[in-house]
Amino acid sequence: MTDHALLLVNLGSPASTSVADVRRYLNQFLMDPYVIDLPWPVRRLLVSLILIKRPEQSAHAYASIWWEEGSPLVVLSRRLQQAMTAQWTQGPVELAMRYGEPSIESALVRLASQGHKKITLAPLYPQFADSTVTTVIEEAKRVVREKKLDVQFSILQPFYDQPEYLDALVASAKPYLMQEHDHLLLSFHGLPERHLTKLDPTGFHCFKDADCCRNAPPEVMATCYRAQCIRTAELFAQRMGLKGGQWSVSFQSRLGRAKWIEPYTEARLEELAKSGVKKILVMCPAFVADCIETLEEIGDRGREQFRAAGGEELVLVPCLNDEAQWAQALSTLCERAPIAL
Ligand SMILES: C=CC1=C(C)c2cc3[nH]c(cc4nc(cc5[nH]c(cc1n2)c(C)c5CCC(=O)O)C(CCC(=O)O)=C4C)c(C)c3C=C
Ligand SMILES: [Fe+2]
Ligand SMILES: [Fe+2]
Repeated sequence: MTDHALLLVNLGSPASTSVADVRRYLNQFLMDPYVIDLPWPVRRLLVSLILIKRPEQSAHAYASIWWEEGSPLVVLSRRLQQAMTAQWTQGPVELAMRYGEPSIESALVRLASQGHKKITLAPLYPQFADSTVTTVIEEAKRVVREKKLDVQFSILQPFYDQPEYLDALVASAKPYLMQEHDHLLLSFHGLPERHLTKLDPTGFHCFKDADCCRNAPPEVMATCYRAQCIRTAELFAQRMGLKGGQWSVSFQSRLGRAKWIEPYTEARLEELAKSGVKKILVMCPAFVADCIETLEEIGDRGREQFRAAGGEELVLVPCLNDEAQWAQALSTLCERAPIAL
């Protein structure tokens, strides 16, 4: 297979840490109907309310983790793109962001104008969610339709249970897990519960009991973000030889008043500290690159919460970022990507 381009897509960050740039970014992000899945007028009102205070708070948080070269998420994604060029030999490797720059539109138009007709679209999310994966696919389709591009997509599937991804996760986390510690918390990005229930093909599986995600039939598993996160955690723990009680799962980054999937990371950190855990390791396997959610929410605020509740040390395990084994794994996963209908 030759002349087959690869387009890596991550979430994106504001252009700078200025309040105006953060507001612009949050507006684009939160007005996406796959993120806030409410009718336009309600979404517009809700987002306008969020944009009164949030940009200032988020700008402050971004400033605390920003690097000289820019947003950690974008810089690390660029480094992964570079690492991937050594792995992906069929054609060029491009990088785009769903929100902000570089955009999916500019990357696709450039690839098409260079004559690339076959493109593997790789949303960089191990677990499926409409708010991450579907929105990338729909945006790519929109660009092809509106710009009348002559391209065909293969689409990387969620890889939450794929051995290549899990092995890369184990290899990168192992040095941290070899350190003495009392507990490993696997903290995944959260989602409003509604995002799960609306995709439940049976109409009655989600939240019917506490173990629904551990007993999800394949048709539920295919689109249940929470079930896929739990499966990633279980498979990781199995590979690491961890026993029950040594590790647990939680969900971070709640926004707004709707009920989000539980248990919440904030509550779990407090609970673990109060139960006598002194040294905790936290890893965030929903993110393939470190970002505000890992560096600031866990590495700064989470650490403070844990200490305030009686814990002593929180070690943040870095994401896969641009590690060589991960780049190799991603290339293998992308080679297996099926052609989209
Ligand atoms: C890992 C998968 C992600 C899912 C699922 C997801 C859903 C989701 N996110 C928000 C709201 C926010 N997320 C923010 C940052 C952010 N989110 C992800 C990933 C997922 N989001 C990443 C990688 C990042 C980091 C971006 C960066 O620049 O580093 C933010 C912005 C930060 C802030 O202001 O706190 C918001 C807001 C919703 C509402 C949602 C699902 C409905
Ligand atoms: Fe998010
Ligand atoms: Fe479930």
